[in-house]
Amino acid sequence: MSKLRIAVQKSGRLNEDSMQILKDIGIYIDNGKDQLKASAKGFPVEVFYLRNGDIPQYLKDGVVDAAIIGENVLIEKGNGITIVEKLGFSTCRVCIAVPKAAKYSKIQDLEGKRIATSYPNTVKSYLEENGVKANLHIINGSVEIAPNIGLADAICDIVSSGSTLFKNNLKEVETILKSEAVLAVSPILSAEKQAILDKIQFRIQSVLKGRQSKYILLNAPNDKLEKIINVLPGMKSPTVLPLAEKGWSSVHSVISKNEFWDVIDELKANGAQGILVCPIEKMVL
Ligand SMILES: Nc1ncnc2c1ncn2[C@@H]1O[C@H](COP(=O)(O)OP(=O)(O)OP(=O)(O)O)[C@@H](O)[C@H]1O
Ligand SMILES: O=P(O)(O)OC[C@H]1O[C@H](OP(=O)(O)OP(=O)(O)O)[C@H](O)[C@@H]1O
Ligand SMILES: [Mg+2]
Repeated sequence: MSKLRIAVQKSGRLNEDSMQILKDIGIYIDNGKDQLKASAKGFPVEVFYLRNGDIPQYLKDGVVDAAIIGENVLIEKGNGITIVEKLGFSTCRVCIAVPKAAKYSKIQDLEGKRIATSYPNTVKSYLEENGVKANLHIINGSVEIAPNIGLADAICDIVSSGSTLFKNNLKEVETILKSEAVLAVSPILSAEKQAILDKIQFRIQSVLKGRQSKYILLNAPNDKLEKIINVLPGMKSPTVLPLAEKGWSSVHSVISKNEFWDVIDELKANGAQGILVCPIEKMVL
C-alpha cells in the first residue's frame, strides 16, 4: 500500500503547530526532529522535514504529495499548487514598509526606488498591477535592516505584530496579501493517495472545528429556559436535561470560541447559573 508523503517545515515558525495538528489527527511520529524523513505510526503517511521555501518545488515535481506551508510562500513560488485547507495558525501579512520619516502617500511614490525583499515575484506583480517600476534587491533575511544601511528605500516582508518594523524605524504603507499556514497538495496525486488525503482532510476539519468551538453547560430554572435556549445555537439544538432539584434543568450546547464571552453575559442576564465552558477536542458534523 502506498503512503502519502507530507512535507512539514524542518525548523522555524511553522514546525511546532504543524507537528501538533498531525498529532491531533492521529499521526504520531517518533524522533521526528532528528530525521529528514519519518514514517507515521498507525496511518499510511511519511513525513518529510524540509525548508518552507523549498516545499513548492517539491510539490510541483510530485516529490511530496502534500505539505503544511505558509500561504505566502505558495503565492510567491507555488503557481499551480492547490490549497485544500486553511489551518488557522502562523497568520501574518506581506507588506511594503518605508522609513518612518519618508514621505509616502501612494504606491506610485516608489517609482524608480530600491525595494529590498525576499518575495520578488509577489512585489513584482503588485508593482505591475499599479503601473510602478522599481528596482528590487533580493535578500534572504533581515530585510528590515536594508533601509537603515542604505541598501534600499523601502522593503517588502512579512509583518505579524509589527514589532520588527517598529524596532527598525519603519512604517507599513501597503498590505499586499494576508497569509496563514495551509494544507497544499501536489498536482500529481494517484487515486490511492487522494483517498488517504481525503481522510486526513476530514480529520483536520474535525480538529479545526473543535478548536473554533467551546462546549458550554449551565443550570437554569425551568421558567427561564425558553430565553436561555434562544441565546444558544447548538449543533442542532441545545440538550436540556432535568436536574435532581425540582423546577431546574441543565442545558448543554456548543458555541463559537469568538463569541463565548458575549454569550455568557447574555446567559447570565437571562438567569443562567453554574456556567461551565470546556474545550472541544474534535467535532464531527
Ligand atoms: N512573524 C511571523 N508571525 C507569524 N507567521 C510568520 C512570521 N514570520 C513568518 N511567518 C510564517 O511562517 C513561515 C515560516 O517562517 P520562518 O521564518 O520560520 O521560515 P523561513 O525562513 O521563511 O523558511 P525556511 O523554512 O525556508 O527557512 C513564513 O513563510 C510565514 O508564512
Ligand atoms: O511583525 P513581527 O511580529 O515582528 O514579525 C515579523 C518578522 O518575523 C519574521 O522574521 P523571523 O523572526 O521569522 O526571522 P527570520 O527573518 O530569520 O526568518 C519576518 O521575516 C519579520 O522579520
Ligand atoms: Mg522568518
